[in-house]
Amino acid sequence: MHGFAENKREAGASPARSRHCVDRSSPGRARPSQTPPPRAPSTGRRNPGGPHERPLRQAGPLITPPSAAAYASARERLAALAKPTGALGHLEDAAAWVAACQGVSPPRPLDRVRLTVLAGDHGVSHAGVSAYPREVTGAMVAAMVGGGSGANVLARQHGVTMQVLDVGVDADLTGLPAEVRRHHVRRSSGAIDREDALSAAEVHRALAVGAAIASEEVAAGADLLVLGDLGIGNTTPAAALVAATFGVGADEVTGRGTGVDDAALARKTQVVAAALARAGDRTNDPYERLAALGSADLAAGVGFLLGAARAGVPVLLDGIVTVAELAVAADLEPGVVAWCAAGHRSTEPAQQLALDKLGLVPLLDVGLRLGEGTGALTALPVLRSAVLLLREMALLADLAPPA
Ligand SMILES: O=C(O)c1ccc[n+]([C@@H]2O[C@H](COP(=O)([O-])O)[C@@H](O)[C@H]2O)c1
Ligand SMILES: Cc1cc2nc[nH]c2cc1C
Repeated sequence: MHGFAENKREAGASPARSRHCVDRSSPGRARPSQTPPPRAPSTGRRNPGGPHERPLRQAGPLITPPSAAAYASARERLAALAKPTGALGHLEDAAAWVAACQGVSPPRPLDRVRLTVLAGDHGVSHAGVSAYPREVTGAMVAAMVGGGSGANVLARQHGVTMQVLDVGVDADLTGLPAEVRRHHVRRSSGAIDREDALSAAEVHRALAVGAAIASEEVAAGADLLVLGDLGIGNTTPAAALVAATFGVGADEVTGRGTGVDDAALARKTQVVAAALARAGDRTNDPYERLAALGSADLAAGVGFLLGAARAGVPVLLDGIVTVAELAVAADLEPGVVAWCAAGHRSTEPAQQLALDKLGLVPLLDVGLRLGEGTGALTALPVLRSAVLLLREMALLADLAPPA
């Protein structure tokens, strides 16, 4: 049931008359049920533990899987709709995923959708790894507050409530509304090829900040959360985190980000390789991985995903940064993956690799590489359509013969 990858499950299912299913094992929330839910994918990492306090992991698994009963009921209804078996393709997987997350089939429409963009700067942006200067990050935060970013346009179009938060921006943003800065952790993060991105305490603070943001979003009322990112240089730590999580080399994960030329791509690959070499075996531990290779905004993204999954609210992912965050979150709590779906396939190789490893199939592949949540928002109408089709299509068995 992770993402939309589970469409093979229905092969050969008979188009039986579909029933309405509400999984009542917990009011309003998905719970485990008689059908064992599919196992969350393994990232193949060890979690050896370490010296730090581990508030987000110590209590054991806190994430309840989406409802297997609602999932099975949605699959049964999809098979019974007035269409050839499987004719809705990945929309069937998407609709069944939403049903499982809501614990009800057919699921409610995705009316209340909220986007959070986590912004931060990165020490490596001084190393020539981006096509744009660091100053763009703060300027784009201001543009988002003013409503002029790509994400603002799509959020308005699709009726999505949106916020941008400065988690680690290296700019004076005191001219912006205080709420934008209320979750600030630090100004920029360390240059990962030469130093740690974060201290151990900052990792835990950023994880807690992300979880608190998710709690706020859930409390505001959300059928679906969308996570986005903003920050010059952030594709470098994201690539490093993916490489360290899945044990692959810098050349397999490093991409052109904002559009760097061949020389900068070679430099960026070297930066990722140097960061991985510097961090060494420490990266076996996800907390140490975030400290060595991450950033305040990326760690907050990890905390956000864990917080949403613990609250039983599904998340639509965006590009390389949010998928890298999920890769690390899955090492902390594997059950988080089942609450996430991939909005689109980014041009970044690290995102594609991580999606494959996590077993997620993106809804769209349209060459987007903007971040900000724009890939997820572009995919949102497709996800909403999937839900409406499951809710409103007639059943094959109910079709009346022509008069
Ligand atoms: O979402 C993606 O997959 C994506 C791919 C390339 C670039 N970006 C955005 O571009 C910025 C990072 O690119 P770079 O080259 O500065 O590392 C950051 O603001 C991201 O949101 C985003
Ligand atoms: C202008 C600009 C806008 C962005 N939005 C997200 N990443 C970005 C990077 C740049 C350079």
